[in-house]
Amino acid sequence: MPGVNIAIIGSGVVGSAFLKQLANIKPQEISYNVVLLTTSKKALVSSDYSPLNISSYESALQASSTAGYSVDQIIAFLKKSPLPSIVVDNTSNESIAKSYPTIIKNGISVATPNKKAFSSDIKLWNDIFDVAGKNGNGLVYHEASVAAGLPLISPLKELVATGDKVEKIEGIFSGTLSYIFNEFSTIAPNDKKFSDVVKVAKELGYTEPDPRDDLNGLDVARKVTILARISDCLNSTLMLLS
Ligand SMILES: NC(=O)C1=CN([C@@H]2O[C@H](COP(=O)(O)OP(=O)(O)OC[C@H]3O[C@@H](n4cnc5c(N)ncnc54)[C@H](OP(=O)(O)O)[C@@H]3O)[C@@H](O)[C@H]2O)C=CC1
Ligand SMILES: N[C@@H](CC=O)C(=O)O
Repeated sequence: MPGVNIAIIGSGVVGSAFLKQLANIKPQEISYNVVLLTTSKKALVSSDYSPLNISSYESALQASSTAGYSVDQIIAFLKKSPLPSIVVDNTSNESIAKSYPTIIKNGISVATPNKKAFSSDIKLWNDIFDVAGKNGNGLVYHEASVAAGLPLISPLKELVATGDKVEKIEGIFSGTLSYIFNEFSTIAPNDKKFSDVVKVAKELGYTEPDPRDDLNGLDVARKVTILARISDCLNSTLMLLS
């Protein structure tokens, strides 16, 4: 059966949900084998590229004595993979995002919910999409970088590719801010503490790893920038970043 070897970076809110989905995936034409899982502290690595048992990854990670893998180590490991390989970056780390062009040029695909690579300097966007899918390079997918599990980026890309012109995009762009506003929008006055509401939003998995990115509007600005760039406004630059 054809297969793909996957290296996963991050097992937090999104990473753990992804691992759960992979563990429950129904048998299909392609087998998805997790051969590496790393956090910033620890890693699980299958040195012979046989699939790791991801149903028990939490205890295995805890017991692991292997230190977290850097991007360079991941590339070196996947370059020797007998099967095509993908890095799934479930962090919000900027330096990992900056390494996507290098990962892709090494023939390794990238799939990620990390918004940083697609909403920062337009040069990084160009560096990624100029190389992705060309000359044996890897591919790049970032569907979950806007609207999480909702399919939004692929349909938008298809609309633009087939000649539609995007005039306006409207939406509620922040789960965190929606949650906070709803908590305070009670008919009777309430005396909830703002900090407590934010804490619960984090516990529920709505916030960014650093909730200040939600509260200061940066997360919304990143999502709007990504959609604007896909909508053929390629020069959209996130002014809030400076
Ligand atoms: N939460 C959501 O609903 C959504 C989130 N996203 C995006 O998904 C990404 C992940 O978010 P979330 O899961 O909430 O974040 P979490 O903070 O829950 O998890 C981050 C994970 O990444 C690991 N990590 C961080 N830095 C590194 C590093 N340098 N090397 C290896 N591992 C690292 C952390 O490991 P350790 O603990 O060891 O540092 C942790 O396992 C973000 O980019 C976010 O914007 C996108 C759509 C929806
Ligand atoms: N922090 C985000 C979740 C992912 O994009 C939000 O609050 O909507």
